[in-house]
Amino acid sequence: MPLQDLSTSRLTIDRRRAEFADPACEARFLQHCLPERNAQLKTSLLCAAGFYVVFGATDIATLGPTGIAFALIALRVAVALVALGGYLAICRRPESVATSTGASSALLVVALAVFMVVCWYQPGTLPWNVMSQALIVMAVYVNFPNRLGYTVAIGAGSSAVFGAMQVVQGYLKADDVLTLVLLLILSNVLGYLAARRLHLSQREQFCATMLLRQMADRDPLTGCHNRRVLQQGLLAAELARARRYGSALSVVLCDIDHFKRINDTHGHAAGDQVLAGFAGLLQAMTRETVDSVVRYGGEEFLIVLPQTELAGALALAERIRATFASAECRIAEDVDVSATASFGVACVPGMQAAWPLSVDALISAADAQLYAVKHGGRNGVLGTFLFPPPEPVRFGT
Ligand SMILES: Nc1nc2c(ncn2[C@@H]2O[C@H](COP(=O)(O)OP(=O)(O)OP(=O)(O)O)[C@@H](O)[C@H]2O)c(=O)[nH]1
Repeated sequence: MPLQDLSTSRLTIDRRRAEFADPACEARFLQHCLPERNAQLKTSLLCAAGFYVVFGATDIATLGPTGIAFALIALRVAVALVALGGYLAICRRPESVATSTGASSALLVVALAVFMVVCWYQPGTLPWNVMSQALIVMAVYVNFPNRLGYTVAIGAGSSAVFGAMQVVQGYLKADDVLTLVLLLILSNVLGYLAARRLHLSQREQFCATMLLRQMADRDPLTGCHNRRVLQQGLLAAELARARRYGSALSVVLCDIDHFKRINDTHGHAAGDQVLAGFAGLLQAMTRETVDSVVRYGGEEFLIVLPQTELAGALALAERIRATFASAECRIAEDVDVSATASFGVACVPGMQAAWPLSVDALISAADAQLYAVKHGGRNGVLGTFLFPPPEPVRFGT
């Protein structure tokens, strides 16, 4: 879903999960903040790799140069390799949310499993282990971007395993067990609150950005793109795409007939309702994520139809014309207004890179057709090719 098509009305945050309620919005949000999230994750992965290996020195210091100490160091190196593998995967697929989430989750699961093994073989350093577990839990919540649900599962799950391990090893007195449990709960609660706040504020910021973008790009009355979007290159981009792939491109310029009369007879507010109704029809009858409807002027709209031949664009314009002409717009109780509209279509069939075509030329051609319809009595559709299809190349005589 392109960012400009993300309606702000769909951006409801489920505060319990700290995610957007609509999965499509959540997916778009994650894609939007992936570069920032990957930058943070890459730093965290490198730190994790470095610290895990460096802390191998404590294994030697505690256990001496024994087989177990070297086995623990080997496990630490394995964690570093998983972290570096995740780092490389993110560098290779920087656009993949799944890769980012996978790298984060894989490292945390492996690192915490190895940490449990290290703690198991070094029960004498319990206070340090508890402190390390609390720090790791904070890092899980704050430094490794992930879904809040996964983070809670990893943080709370590892704390439960760590606590159970200490009880099984039997080095703790009853009051120490209580302190340990409370410390683990505290680190998880603090981490959870920080992570939840971060998740929510990132999404709130995304909503504000989308709202600003919508206000800048959309016409408030009809919800269509405004002229600014056109000037920023919406049609120019479609022309470039058509040129690159040699595909057809059509535009339809349409205008409500005698709209001034509606305003004069029923008032400006009623005119607004007819305008919004017409725009709604244009948006409903075109392809949601492919075509674009632009409010080009007061009661004039431009429809951009990528990969559409003239016959298809004419058929669409005729369908819209007939539907609008037969529809009635309710402007007040028991007051319906009907209107018609005129359509001018211009098409560039299977575009050739050499054709010197501009946005202005395409719109002018559609405008000329619209002008012809208006002068021919209105409520009609006319279209033209901007360039005739090239002559087939003949070989031999
Ligand atoms: N209600 C309302 N009216 C608007 C809006 N924008 C432009 N108009 C009015 O639309 C009318 C357009 O009138 P004209 O350009 O004469 O066109 P027309 O009456 O539709 O006549 P033809 O296009 O020749 O069929 C003007 O009266 C504008 O004031 C708007 O946002 N809301």
